[in-house]
Formats: sequence, structure tokens, C-alpha cells
Amino acid sequence: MKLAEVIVDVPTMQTDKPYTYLIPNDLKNQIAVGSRVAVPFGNGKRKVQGIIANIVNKSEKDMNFEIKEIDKVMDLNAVLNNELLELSAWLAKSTYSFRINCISTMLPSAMHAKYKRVVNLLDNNITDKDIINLFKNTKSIDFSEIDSNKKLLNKLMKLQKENKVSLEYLVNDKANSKKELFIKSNITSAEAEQYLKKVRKNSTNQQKLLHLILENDALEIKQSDLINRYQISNSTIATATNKKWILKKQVEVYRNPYKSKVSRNYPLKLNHDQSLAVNKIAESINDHNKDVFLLEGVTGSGKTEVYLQTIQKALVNGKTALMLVPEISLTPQIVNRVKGRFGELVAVLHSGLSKGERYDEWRRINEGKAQVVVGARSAIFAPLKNIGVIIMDEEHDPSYKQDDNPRYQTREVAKWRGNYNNCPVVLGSATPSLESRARASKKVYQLLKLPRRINNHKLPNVNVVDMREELAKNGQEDFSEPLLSAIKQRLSKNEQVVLMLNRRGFSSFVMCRDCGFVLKCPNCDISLTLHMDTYSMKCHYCGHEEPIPKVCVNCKSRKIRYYGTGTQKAQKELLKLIPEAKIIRMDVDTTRKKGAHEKLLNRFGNNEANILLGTQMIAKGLDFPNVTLVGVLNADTSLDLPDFRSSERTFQLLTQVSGRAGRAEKEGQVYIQTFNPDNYAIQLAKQQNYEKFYAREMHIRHEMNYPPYYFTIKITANGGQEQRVASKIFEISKYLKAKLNNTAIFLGPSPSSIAKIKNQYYYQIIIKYKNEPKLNECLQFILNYYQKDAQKGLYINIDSEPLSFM
Ligand SMILES: Nc1ncnc2c1ncn2[C@@H]1O[C@H](COP(=O)(O)OP(=O)(O)OP(=O)(O)O)[C@@H](O)[C@H]1O
Ligand SMILES: [Zn+2]
Ligand SMILES: [Zn+2]
Repeated sequence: MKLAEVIVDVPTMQTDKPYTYLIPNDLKNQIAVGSRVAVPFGNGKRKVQGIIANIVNKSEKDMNFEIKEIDKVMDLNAVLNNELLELSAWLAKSTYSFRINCISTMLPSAMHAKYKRVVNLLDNNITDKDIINLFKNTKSIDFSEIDSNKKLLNKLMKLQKENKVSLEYLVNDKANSKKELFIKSNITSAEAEQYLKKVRKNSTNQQKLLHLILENDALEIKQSDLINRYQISNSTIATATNKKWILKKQVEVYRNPYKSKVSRNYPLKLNHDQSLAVNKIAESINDHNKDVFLLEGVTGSGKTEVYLQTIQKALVNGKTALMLVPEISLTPQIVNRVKGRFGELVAVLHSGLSKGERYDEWRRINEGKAQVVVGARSAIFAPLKNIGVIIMDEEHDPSYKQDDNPRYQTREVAKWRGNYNNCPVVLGSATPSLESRARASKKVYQLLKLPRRINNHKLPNVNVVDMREELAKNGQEDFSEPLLSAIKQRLSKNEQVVLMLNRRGFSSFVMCRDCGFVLKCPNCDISLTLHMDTYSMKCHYCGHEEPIPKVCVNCKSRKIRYYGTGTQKAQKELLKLIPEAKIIRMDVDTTRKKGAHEKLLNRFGNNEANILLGTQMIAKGLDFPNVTLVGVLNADTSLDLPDFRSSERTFQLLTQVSGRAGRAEKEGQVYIQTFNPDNYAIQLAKQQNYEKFYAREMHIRHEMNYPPYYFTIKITANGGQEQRVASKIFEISKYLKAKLNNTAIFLGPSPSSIAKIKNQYYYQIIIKYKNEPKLNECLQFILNYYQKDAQKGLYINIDSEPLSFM
């Protein structure tokens, strides 16, 4: 007897294990490991979705309990292959989350959203009576009306294999796969020539169409192209259809998320360091080695070209390739370079796409139509088969860690898949994470270096501006004298400037000068930010919005002042100081609309503006040859955070953004404004000396018992009642202290650094440890034990290797 182990879509601790179901005989051929099914669950009539994790054979006498049957199959194909199923199990264990949540994370949301399924008829010459009956008046039918008819289902499965029907998902009642109207010629060229002689001389439109048919054998063209490109009117098309010169036809097309014309590009001749790197990686690809490479290359050293030619090597070997970039919407330039090189072979996956676009791209990968995937964090779960190389650009980027369940680090998943596929993983960065660089020192990773910029262009010259002096001298807080005159000079030469200010909005907070009162969010433990475009105070955590106060809420004083400059205010001030400046502002507020980011960058690339002013989203990946000056308005925003990684982040950010200057012929220049000019992270960013920073920071981490010398884990409790949250976390801390070695170091329990978000209180413990074989078991116990509190609104979350201690 065949039994299926099903992971059900009920994310709780008790249900986080496969349930066994009987596979009814008539579904035997349709069910495979990785298929989605509907199964009865609990004792009521409830049906839930599930994924088949395993199929086992059991003899009847081994079964001593009553077992329920699978109700129906949701797809005609498995949606998760063996690799991804195995990965989901590993992911659940290593991130302390439910397996079903891991599976959901892996699948495009169109597959877990509300949907309707339809079967489309693709072939009109089917002879089977049942099928003819089924599609009597229509070309597509609702799958749920027939999915319990097992006989019909069997026939449809067969027809699908022969490409005679297709199953599709309709999300929110909108067709999930997109169709376009095509025009097909219904006559031969010779016939067209005959008709040409017959049409009236003044029907120029019909003549145009006939010429088109005459010149193009078996013409097939989008109706919209016919109208727009060839200026053939709707009425001509109607006439031609009546005369049976042409046929209309609906063709399924994949939505193309990158409509802007991508210009084709070709492999460049590699320099010495680049070819050394490509050869090393290619060797690994050929030999099926699971090496991890760390490609440490200064900004503008041509890392992207190394990635592209490595991908090429994988393709030549008949393999696929996966390339990850940080939050892709921020780096359309890179996507265009990959698309420009590999064209149709490329699928793009990231959160900026619509559900439908994402689903289409996912299907193209799953069906083997795309061999190269480029995408942000979750693209690491792309259903690529036979992977030849996995690349992570900017491997140090914080966006590679998911900050919600499952809290995975993409780098670890990449290594898991590299291991499974017997292929190398390439981690690239100008400023690698300390963890990765340390592993390279220990020869766990292979270090490849690109120490020079392309064509030996110089790294930009970086100046640190002491804002304490500037403030005393000129009373200027935002734009120092040296930066301002450098901007003016560059603009007069028609060169471009990039300015970074890591704070959006107008002012970061308002404070009463008489009593010191700061306006805070009523739901969160954080001050409200002033926004001038909406004339309101906003909370950046929960979205709360209120009017700008005219008098102090606390003492009724009118002396309310704005403190801290955000991008909006900087833009306004800069325009006052340099009226001829043409500024593009780029932050969360100006890039909210789909495609806005790309549009702004294109405008900057076309020299429609001479200053790009933005938050850290402008720091990485941009390659504009005309940018010769970079200014950092306030280098201290990331330095002031109370976190052990704040120096590392600051160094990375400053080095990355500096690297935008002088990438081509013209030399670059950088000004970093700071109130901490002597800080080592700022001084070493001035030298753009990663290796020195690495050595210095490792020393500090060693002294302070921080990663990578220690492993870390963060346990957070949250809930609506502060008292209860606090007492839970103390309980947990006590339990763990008793269980773990006394070499484990506990930080806390304490309130999290933002102690309240959306009316939820947060308390945490951080544990630093070297070797704790019992830890995993203890944490599983905690999750189990406190499961009962989840119903009462008290949650425990575990973050392995958290990005910050805050
Ligand atoms: N071998 C080569 N010959 C000529 N030009 C090259 C070569 N390799 C790369 N380039 C060009 O050099 C410029 C910088 O390369 P690229 O953007 O790949 O650098 P990068 O190392 O990724 O930089 P960053 O880390 O700053 O983003 C690009 O315009 C690229 O086209
Ligand atoms: Zn006051
Ligand atoms: Zn809030």
C-alpha cells in the first residue's frame, strides 16, 4: 500500500512534522514527491493544503491505525524538487522555524495566495468524448469543478504531458498567465501578390498589409505592433480578417519585468587578475568541486565581468547559474548587464516584481527555459536544476539576512546548495564581511584578489572634513565649505556628483527648546520624523502619521525646533546654496512606485541632473563614468548605533559609496563629513584600505569576545503586556544559564534597543558561545514549551547569528 508523508499548511509547533495519508488508487499515478495536495485535517471537515515530503510502501498488516485519504492533487506537476524539499528540512532546523513556513518562503506567492485554477484547451483535435464534452462551449474550465473526478483527471494529466491542455493559476481572479493578441497570415506570399493587384489604388492601408505578408513568410506579429510600428489601422485589420487574409490568435506570453530595452553587451578582454580569478573558478566548475571563493576586489576592479564570464563557463558546461545581488530594485544596472550578456536565458526574481511577473519568471526557471537566474535574497530558492555556479555579489550586504521567520542567512543557503549540486560558490565584495574574510584566512574559503581598478585607474582621493570645526567657523551643519566648493567646481565642468545622507524625511526629530520634550510615536518607542512633502510627522516603523505640532504638547511653549537633517531638507538647502543644481533625490519616499528607482537612475545616467542625493541605496553597484565627486553629508549616522557591527557597517558604507567616484577616465574625489574624524573606521575608509581595517577590527572583536570569534544567538520575546514579556525572558535566561557551559556569555536579559514597536514590547537575551552541543536541543525545548503562550499573544523568536545585537 502506498502512503504519503504530507507537510500540512498549519504552522504550529504540534503540526511541524509530516502526517501520513493514504494515496487512493486513482491518484497513484498523479502523486509525486513535491506535489501539492489537499488533505483532510483534524476531526472536522477541514481541508488543508500540504506538500508531499515522502512516499513510502507499507504492507497492510503493518498498519494498526485508521488512516485518512488524500483528497485531491493541486497541480499536475510537482512544485518542489528533491533538492528544495531537503533544503526546506535543513532550513527549518537551522533557523528554528516551521518547515511549512520554509516551504512557503521558497515558493512564489502566487502559489500560496488565494487562487483559482483553470485548465486550458490547447489542441482542438482531441477525439476523447469526455474531453470534448468538458470543453464544449469554452476553451478553459475551472479546475475545482472537476478535480474530484478522478477519471477525467487521469485523462487531463495525459493530455498535459502531450501539451494538449495546460493548467494555470488565476490569482485574485486576474489571469495569472498573460495572453496577447497576435495576427497570423492566412495566405501565401503568392496569394498576397495576387490580392495586391486587385485592391483599390486608394486603399493604401490594405496594400501596406499585403506587402507585409508578401515580404514575410508566415507572418506572425503582435496586433499592437502592427498598429504602432506599421501604422495599420484597426479597421484595416478588421477588413483583412473578413477577407480571410489574416487570422487572429491569442498567444500566451511571459510578462517581461524588464521592458526597458536592454542593450546587448559582449565579453571584455580580461586583465591579468580577472582571468586568474575566472580560471580558478572555472576549474572548480569543470571538476565539480564545492569550493567557496572569496573574490575580494576594490571598487571598480571589474568583479561583475568576472561573474559574467564565470556564468558563461557554467553554461558552456551545460550547467545553470545563480547570481544574487542585494535588493535588486537598487541595482538595475547589474541586471541589465546580465540580461545584456545572456538575453532570453535570464530570469529575474525579486520583490519589486508583481506577483504575476514573479510567478512567470519562476515557471520559466522551473520548466528549464531560463538557465541563468539573477535575483535578490529569496532567489536563492530558485528551482534551478543542475547548478554550475552560485555567485553572491556584495556578499557582506545586510539584506542577505532575512529579518523575519525563517531568519536565514543567504550565504549559508548558497553553500548548502553548492554542496548539493557539487558546484563552487563565489562570494564577491570590495569590503567582505569579517566572517567571510576570516574563513579565507583559515583557508576554509579560497581568496581571490582584484587589488587594482580596471585600466589601473586610481582610487578616488578621500578627504575627511571635521564638522566640529566647520560648525564653529561657519555655523554650517550640513554642507561644509570644502564640499560646497568642490560641488560647484564639478558642476562647472559638467561633471556629476553623488551625495549620500543616510536619513530620509526632512528632520529626524522635533524638540522643544524650553522643556526638551521630543515628539514620539504613540505605538513605538521611537521619535517621529518630520516630512515636508506631506506636512506631517511620521513613524518609520509603524506608519503612524500626525500633524506637525505648533506648540509643545508638554509645556505649551512655541519654541519648537527641528533637529537632524534628512534628505528632503538637504535638497532644499542645497538648492538655496547652488540654485543651478539639478538634483535627483533617491530615498524610500521617492522610489516607492514600481520602476521609479530605475527611472531616476536612467535620468541621472542621461545627464538630466547633475546631483544624485540619496540614502544608502545609492552607495552600491552604480557605475556612472561621469561621476567625479562623492560627498557623505553625515558619516556618523551608522557609527553612532550601539552595536558591535557599527564600525564594520560604517567602513563598508563609506568605502562602497566612495567607490562611485572616478570609475572611468576622469579622476574621482570624495568628501566625508563627520564629527568623529579620528575614528578608525573613518580613517581607514579614507585610505580605502580593507585589509588594514580587517586586521584592526578582528583585534577588537577578539578582545571583546565578538563574532567571528564567538557564535551568537538572539532570543526575543514580544507581546502586548510588558510585565509578562519581561518575566518570560528572565525565565528563559535562567533555564539556559543552568543548561549551558559557564563559558557561554549572556548579554541581558534586557529590553531591546527599540523596546516597543506597534504596541508590542520586546525583550531579549544574546548568548555568545564557543561550543555548546546542547544548545540546539534546549532552544527546541523552549520553542515547544512556550508554544502554549502564542495563543495568548506572547511570542518567542530565535535568531541564529543575528546581524545586530540591538
Ligand atoms: N577587462 C575589462 N576591460 C575593460 N573594462 C572593464 C573590464 N572589466 C570591467 N570593465 C569595466 O570597468 C567598470 C567597473 O567594473 P565593475 O562595475 O564590474 O566593477 P566592480 O568591481 O563590480 O565595482 P563595485 O564593487 O564598485 O561595484 C565597468 O564599467 C566595466 O564595464
Ligand atoms: Zn516643551
Ligand atoms: Zn510607530
